[in-house]
Amino acid sequence: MTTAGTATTGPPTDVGTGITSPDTATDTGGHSATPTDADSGGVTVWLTGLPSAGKSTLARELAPRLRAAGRRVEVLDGDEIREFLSAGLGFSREDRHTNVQRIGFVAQLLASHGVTVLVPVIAPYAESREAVRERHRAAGTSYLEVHVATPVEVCSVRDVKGLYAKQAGGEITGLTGVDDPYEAPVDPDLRIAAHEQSVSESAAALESLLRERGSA
Ligand SMILES: Nc1ncnc2c1ncn2[C@@H]1O[C@H](COP(=O)(O)OS(=O)(=O)O)[C@@H](OP(=O)(O)O)[C@H]1O
Ligand SMILES: Nc1ncnc2c1ncn2[C@@H]1O[C@H](COP(=O)(O)OP(=O)(O)O)[C@@H](O)[C@H]1O
Repeated sequence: MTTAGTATTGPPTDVGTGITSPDTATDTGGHSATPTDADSGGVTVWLTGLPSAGKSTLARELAPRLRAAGRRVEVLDGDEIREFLSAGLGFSREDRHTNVQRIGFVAQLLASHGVTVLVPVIAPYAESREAVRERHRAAGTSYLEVHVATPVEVCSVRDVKGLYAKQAGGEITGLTGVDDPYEAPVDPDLRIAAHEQSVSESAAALESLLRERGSA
């Protein structure tokens, strides 16, 4: 197992599942390096995690770094996708699954043409994420699952969009990680304790994994 980054506190605990993640700020999982789309060099990097975990921030930090290294990069951000490709979908289990499958479809297409596709989307259900991984595997397209593992206690203080406050105030229900499920990845390709290191350190860890897998 490869590790990267720095940890300043003890092991983070994945919210809502009781699963304890490794004791470093970043931890690569046991998935084999299978860049079978080697000709194109494309890859999908799915950044899963709670609202305000830092998924979009990490994608925005990483994208220009990869472009500077000569990669073609697209970011499929959850909010934008929900405005267009997934307009009309809500946050039921079924709608979230549909949303994630649509994004997985587009990501795989782009990655199969050599694009590095960064996907900062919650994707709370393991089954949905597995289906996306399987789509990539079947097509021979590289895929990495990255868990942005900021705990709910930190996310709810950040509360970028005020959703945690709204849930606490009874204005909304079904908020991921609070009163809606978040099934944390058991064996992601990389787990980033984004609350224990800087954005730049998180991006560097991910960039180094991509390089290791031949995708950066
Ligand atoms: N109920 C509820 N639960 C979770 N998230 C909510 C909810 N309502 C709105 N939002 C906001 O929707 C943003 C996009 O969600 P996603 O498409 O990433 O979610 S999902 O994968 O389909 O579950 C997501 O963006 P991020 O905060 O960037 O993760 C949320 O801010
Ligand atoms: N180490 C860190 N990594 C990522 N984001 C951080 C970090 N420290 C603070 N933040 C802040 O946390 C917030 C995360 O928001 P965002 O990236 O939109 O989360 P998400 O896309 O997961 O909902 C941003 O305001 C970001 O500046």
